[in-house]
Amino acid sequence: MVIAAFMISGYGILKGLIAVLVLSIILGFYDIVMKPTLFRRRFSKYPNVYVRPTFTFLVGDFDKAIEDETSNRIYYQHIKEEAALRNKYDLKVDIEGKVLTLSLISDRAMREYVALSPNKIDKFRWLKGPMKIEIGSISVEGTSTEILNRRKYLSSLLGLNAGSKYIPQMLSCCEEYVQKLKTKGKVQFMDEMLTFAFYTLACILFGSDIKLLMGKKHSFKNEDGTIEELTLLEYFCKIEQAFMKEFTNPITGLLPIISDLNLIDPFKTNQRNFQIYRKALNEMLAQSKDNESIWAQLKNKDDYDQDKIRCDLQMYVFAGAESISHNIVSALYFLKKFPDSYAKLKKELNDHGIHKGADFNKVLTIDKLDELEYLSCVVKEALRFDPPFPQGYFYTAKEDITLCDVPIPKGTIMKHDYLSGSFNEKSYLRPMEFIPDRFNPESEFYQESVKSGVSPEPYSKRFFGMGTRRCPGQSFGVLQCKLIIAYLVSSMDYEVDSDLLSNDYAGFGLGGNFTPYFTIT
Ligand code: HEM
Repeated sequence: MVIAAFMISGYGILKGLIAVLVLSIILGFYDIVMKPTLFRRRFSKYPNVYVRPTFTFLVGDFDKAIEDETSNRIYYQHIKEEAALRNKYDLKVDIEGKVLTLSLISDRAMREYVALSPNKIDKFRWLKGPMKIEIGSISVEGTSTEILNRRKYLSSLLGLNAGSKYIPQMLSCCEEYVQKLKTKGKVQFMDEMLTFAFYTLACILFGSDIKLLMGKKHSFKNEDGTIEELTLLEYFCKIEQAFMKEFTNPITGLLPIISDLNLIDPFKTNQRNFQIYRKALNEMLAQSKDNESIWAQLKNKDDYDQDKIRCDLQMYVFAGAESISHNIVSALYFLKKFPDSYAKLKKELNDHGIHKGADFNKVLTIDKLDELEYLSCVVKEALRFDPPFPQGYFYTAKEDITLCDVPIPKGTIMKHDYLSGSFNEKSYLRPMEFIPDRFNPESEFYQESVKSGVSPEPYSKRFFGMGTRRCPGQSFGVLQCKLIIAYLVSSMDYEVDSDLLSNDYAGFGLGGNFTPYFTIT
């Protein structure tokens, strides 16, 4: 009897397993084959939507990025090179793994997006890769009055005027850090700039009196299961890299539920580390007594919940450090690759009394920075040529809409393509060259561009995003980049590894895998 019952129930389980397997195959086939095919077909009928002629299931549009990386080029080199083709279109179908998106390519698409945002197109709340670090903060939430107020506070405290009061503090961090770099000699410059940017921003946002706490050690679990004790600066760098890797982990694109729920490693371990990192930041905030910090100024706002402020500050330090460090590395790299630009910047700095041994608190004030026209052009050209964020956050259509005469159903995921705008030949003369003077209306190159009928339309300058949710840290970010680049170029000498310098396809935007070694003296 028992054996018979067991066999019957065993048979039932087997039948159940077969049914689950068949269902999974059908769903998998629908997800991996049918959905992308239908998505491509839906949009390929519009002449202004670019749909690649060939398509490999699962890999989708990642193939070009993989080709770039395997030939030692930055993964978005193909987008720069395809810009002439892309700019004949307004939108592009982009399929990454199982994720179906429409990229907004043209200036017209960006302009129409701005008009439709945020009522009809808004942020898509998708906690993928580094966005998991931003959980609870404004950057991942849809637009509401509350979110707009939280953005407004940041802009008011770190706008150009309010933010400039932190210049002496930033200079003191620069001084400390450059001394350290000089003793190290050869350094992995991206990691150095990331930790430096984190350090500087954390002092401004959380309070300058928390410097000592940043040296406290916390347990970090590596991918292989080993545990290391790391200072918060080291922790930040590691956690950032781990979450960036999640972004390109095939499971994130193919089985999002596993990565969303952090069911297996590396997602599980990353969450464990993230909780420890978050706790450490909260401890620092609890001990900060600096009344000038952004935390001190925000925590008295009645309409701003303390937990939300903490999440926002943690996100600002992350978003800010990521973006400015990438811009600084790009600028310093391209200055060495194009020695005429380096010489021109050195001369401008020298002419303004900014050189080794100068009293930087006197020569690098906000007014003096404003006079440095060429420095400003270098920052802008580095942002154009090698943007820290080659593409933006994900957005979605909140209802059926029409963009550039193309009907787009509710729920379609969209993203902004910043690179196509930067390499558009109608906006930039000789776009594949690094020419800071293109941003200086008094320069010969600018005049030549105008004579050739080439001038950037506002929507092609999109390195900070566009519309209601554009970057609220833009003025402060630019101020930091200008100040730090001026300080580094004038107070230290550096050489870039020759292999990297001779590579014509290197880049340092987020997600890239170049490791820039610089020798500092
Ligand atoms: C060179 C420096 C920077 C660049 C290139 C940059 C670029 C960007 C871009 C492209 C976006 C996405 C915009 C969109 O979706 O339309 C963004 C969003 C954001 N950035 Fe920046 N950023 C920089 C510096 C900073 C700094 C220093 C901070 C803060 C201290 C900051 C805070 C933010 C925040 C909070 C968002 C999300 C805004 C929202 O969702 O409403 N950024 N940034």
